[in-house]
Amino acid sequence: MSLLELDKVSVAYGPRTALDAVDLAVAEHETVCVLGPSGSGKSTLLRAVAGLTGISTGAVRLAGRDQAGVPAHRRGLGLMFQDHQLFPQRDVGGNIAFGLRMRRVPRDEAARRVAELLELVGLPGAERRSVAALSGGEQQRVALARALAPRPRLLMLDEPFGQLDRDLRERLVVELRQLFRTLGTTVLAVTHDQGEAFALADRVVVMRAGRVAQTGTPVEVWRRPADAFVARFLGFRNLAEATVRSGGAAADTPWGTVPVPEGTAPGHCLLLVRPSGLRTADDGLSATVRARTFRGDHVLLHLAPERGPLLEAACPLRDAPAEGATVRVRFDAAEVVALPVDPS
Ligand SMILES: Nc1ncnc2c1ncn2[C@@H]1O[C@H](COP(=O)(O)OP(=O)(O)OP(=O)(O)O)[C@@H](O)[C@H]1O
Repeated sequence: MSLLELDKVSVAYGPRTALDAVDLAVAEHETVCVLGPSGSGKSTLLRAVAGLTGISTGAVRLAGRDQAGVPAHRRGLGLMFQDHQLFPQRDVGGNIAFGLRMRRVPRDEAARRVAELLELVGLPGAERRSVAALSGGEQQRVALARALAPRPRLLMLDEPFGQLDRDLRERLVVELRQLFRTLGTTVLAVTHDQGEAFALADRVVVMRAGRVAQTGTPVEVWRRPADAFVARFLGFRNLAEATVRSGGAAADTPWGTVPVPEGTAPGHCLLLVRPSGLRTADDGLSATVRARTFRGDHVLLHLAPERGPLLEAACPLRDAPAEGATVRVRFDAAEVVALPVDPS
């Protein structure tokens, strides 16, 4: 059974609909990340689940129980929100024990739990340290320990790594994923960073203007974005309207004929070509290298083709042509996806 269920939940701020009939289910022990651009309703969704924002229609159920009328502090949730900063006047231990004290957990039991959590989040023995003297990453760990302390049935994270630099973020995401697996924690997290969501989540939910645009495992969403919006949000730029020929092995596109995977449904579509689906070759579409972006193990080429919109191509570092060079590129059908044409 799902631990959390949202059934056609809508939230309006005056005339503005921030959530529009959202359905969502989170299974026990599952980590779900809600992704989406700014203003798409991610935080509103978390706040509605937490009981911090009233819902206009629909139902939020936790373990099958409708939460209508249940105040936030009785929902059994752990919250790690951007606006829930640590208490600067309390030390690390005092911050983590806060929720336990509210629940009248005996002092020695609370101390044991604090020590155990500090161990878990990689800050053993930090009880007496002042939170003001901690680095950003350490503060984030303390905030996480504080949210986990009362053993919430659902942990909710809002932009958990917002202020941290990329390197630290990447490390924390890996650690958290392991931690949640070990503890069997059920997690609903919100982020606008797709890399973070894909690394942390069992399932991602992409939001667009208060609605769910797509739900799936990171691999499913990455391999097959539901539409142009999701594709663009994931950073794909090689998109063009096209017509898949009957027989389904090639499409007519502004770039010319492009091979598509066998069995692609014929007809009008939006064609997505992943950057890895373009190879420099001896023949094929002619294009000028406008710019090159260094991506560590490869170079992203920004190409102006002889016809059709600009293209991005991933190219191994050692083979990368120079800026201004004219190259020829071929398309790899395995990296081409036909998406439905966006009605908007
Ligand atoms: N308290 C509020 N009063 C009025 N409108 C609000 C309020 N909070 C959010 N909104 C509006 O509701 C919509 C959804 O906002 P929300 O904060 O949920 O988006 P978000 O996806 O979390 O954005 P961000 O990534 O910028 O935090 C936005 O249009 C926002 O302007």
